[in-house]
Amino acid sequence: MIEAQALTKRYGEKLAVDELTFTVKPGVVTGFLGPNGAGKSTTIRMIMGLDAPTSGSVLVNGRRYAEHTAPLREVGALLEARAVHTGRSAYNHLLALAVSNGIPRRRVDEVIGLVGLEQVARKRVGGFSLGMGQRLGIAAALLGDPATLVLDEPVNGLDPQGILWIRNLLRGLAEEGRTVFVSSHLMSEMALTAEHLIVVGRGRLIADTSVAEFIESASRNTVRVRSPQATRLRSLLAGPDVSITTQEDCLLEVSGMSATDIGLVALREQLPLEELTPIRASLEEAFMELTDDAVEYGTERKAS
Ligand SMILES: Nc1ncnc2c1ncn2[C@@H]1O[C@H](COP(=O)(O)OP(=O)(O)OP(=O)(O)O)[C@@H](O)[C@H]1O
Repeated sequence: MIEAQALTKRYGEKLAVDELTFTVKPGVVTGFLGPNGAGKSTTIRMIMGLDAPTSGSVLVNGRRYAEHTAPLREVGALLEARAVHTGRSAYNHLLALAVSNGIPRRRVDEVIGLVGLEQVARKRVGGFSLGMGQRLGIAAALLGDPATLVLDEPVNGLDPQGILWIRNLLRGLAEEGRTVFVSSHLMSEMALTAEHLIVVGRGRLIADTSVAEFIESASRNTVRVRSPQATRLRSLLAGPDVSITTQEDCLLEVSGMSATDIGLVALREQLPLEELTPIRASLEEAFMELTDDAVEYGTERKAS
């Protein structure tokens, strides 16, 4: 469980995280979503005790990170991917981590198996691909068998196979009853991976909702109807909660009525239909709309 309470981080003039209050519960994958610069990495660093809040607090499994006597056994993290340049093998890298944290040696073999690195465990980490590096990072996060996992943009730069692997792994870890908190700036990715969403923009909380609710609110509930008898159909569909616009002679856009109900009216009146299409805003569109005012217009934007 992760509990943030009015969590705030200021860097000089810059308010990177602004009074964030949320709870990440065990048993489901929770997506931490927001445009670039929204404050996700800063929040994650504070969860992991790598940065101190300016005010407010964040607890992992009931305590601040620094208050845990064996933090690796409480919370495992995969922080933003960075190049690993090391002459050590994956096995030795994990073994060193295990030994310095009082974790038994056999756990190293277990996590290597869990992430599927058996074939390359004795090879130098310096020669690993990005995907292998991510697997190693996840193995390190799992080393202490923690109840809580925090992953910062774990699918960045991965191929579709690697993305699918991480997605299934995270779901499996949540099903075991762990708290899984995973950041991304891609709504489409989170819709496939997470069950719950915490959305931030400019350091502030924008939404704390289930993915299902988000998708529901994202759909515009408009239906495109094409019929050679559009005018007659229009008069039959008209009602207090229904709004209809005529796009072309034979084409209507109907809001406030389902495609099924429109189809039934047409059937009853024996009106031919050439098209009956529910139109949904894409998740990415809905996410952009939600965070529109919250996108950080940094130097890159100004330059373009
Ligand atoms: N050490 C720092 N000093 C000054 N400003 C910082 C520092 N770290 C982050 N910031 C600023 O705080 C804001 C939030 O950054 P953060 O990296 O947490 O966002 P993010 O949501 O993780 O974005 P991204 O997806 O780009 O990593 C940004 O404006 C960033 O420039």
